[in-house]
Amino acid sequence: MSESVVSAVGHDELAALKFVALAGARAGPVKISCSDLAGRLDASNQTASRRLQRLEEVGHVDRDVVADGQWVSLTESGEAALHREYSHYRRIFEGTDPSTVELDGVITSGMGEGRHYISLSGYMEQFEERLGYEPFPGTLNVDLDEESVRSRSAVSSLSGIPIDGWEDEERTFGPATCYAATVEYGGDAAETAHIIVPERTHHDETQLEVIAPVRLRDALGLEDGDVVTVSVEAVR
Ligand SMILES: Cc1cc2nc3c(=O)[nH]c(=O)nc-3n(C[C@H](O)[C@H](O)[C@H](O)COP(=O)(O)O)c2cc1C
Ligand SMILES: Nc1ccn([C@@H]2O[C@H](COP(=O)(O)OP(=O)(O)O)[C@@H](O)[C@H]2O)c(=O)n1
Ligand SMILES: [Mg+2]
Repeated sequence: MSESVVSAVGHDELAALKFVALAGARAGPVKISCSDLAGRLDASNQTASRRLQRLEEVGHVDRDVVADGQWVSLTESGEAALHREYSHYRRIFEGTDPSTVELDGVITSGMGEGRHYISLSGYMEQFEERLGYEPFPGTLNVDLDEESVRSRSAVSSLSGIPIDGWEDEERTFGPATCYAATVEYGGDAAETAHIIVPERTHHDETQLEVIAPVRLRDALGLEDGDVVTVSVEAVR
């Protein structure tokens, strides 16, 4: 998905996307008739149909057109687009702290190396001393959406907690930086967590790694594919 895709859906398409989600398309395909959608959007049937087509083109919905309507389901990117709107309303009504950076992404499984690195005593002792807890052995990997990949650059301007590199008899281990964060999913939040940015990593800037004292998949009921919001804080 390129930047043009994100900006290519305007408010009209987002209104159609919201209608589709309200009809239940987050849980799976729902049957939508263009005349219902048209009525809701105060537009012609043709316009309503074009909006759905556009949403499919940018990958926000999957569609199966049948004789008397179409089955429409929300994709991960469609859910992320609505989630951004939701974050904006939260900022309006709940006054989210502007010194936080909100990042949205999808839970993924990685290479299973996070567990190894987090467990090493050279890191673990620093986590306990500087973060105030012993992290669950592993990193929760979040595949950021396009907009969040861009906003991620703001994280480096927040004040992070340095984790020093170290060495044993065999090799050196690189430094990392931690930033206090909250992980939100489906109305629940894990408030004690940090994103960790290792200097040496296999991941690029599209992957966020989160550590916490608890296994976040259990605490928040997370599975691969779920969309979460990670709010990274300036200081805690
Ligand atoms: C605290 C910490 C330190 C790391 N140090 C190194 C390192 O020294 N060299 C290296 O190749 N990768 C290092 N990594 C990165 C891992 O190799 C890997 O990119 C990633 O963290 C594990 O991701 P996974 O969740 O996909 O298993 C480190 C990761 C963490 C969390
Ligand atoms: N605080 C944490 C850290 C890791 N995890 C999960 O614990 C498992 C082990 O982490 P890992 O970094 O070794 O594995 P992958 O991220 O490579 O899949 C993964 O399933 C992570 O998603 C978690 O749920 N909560
Ligand atoms: Mg991981």
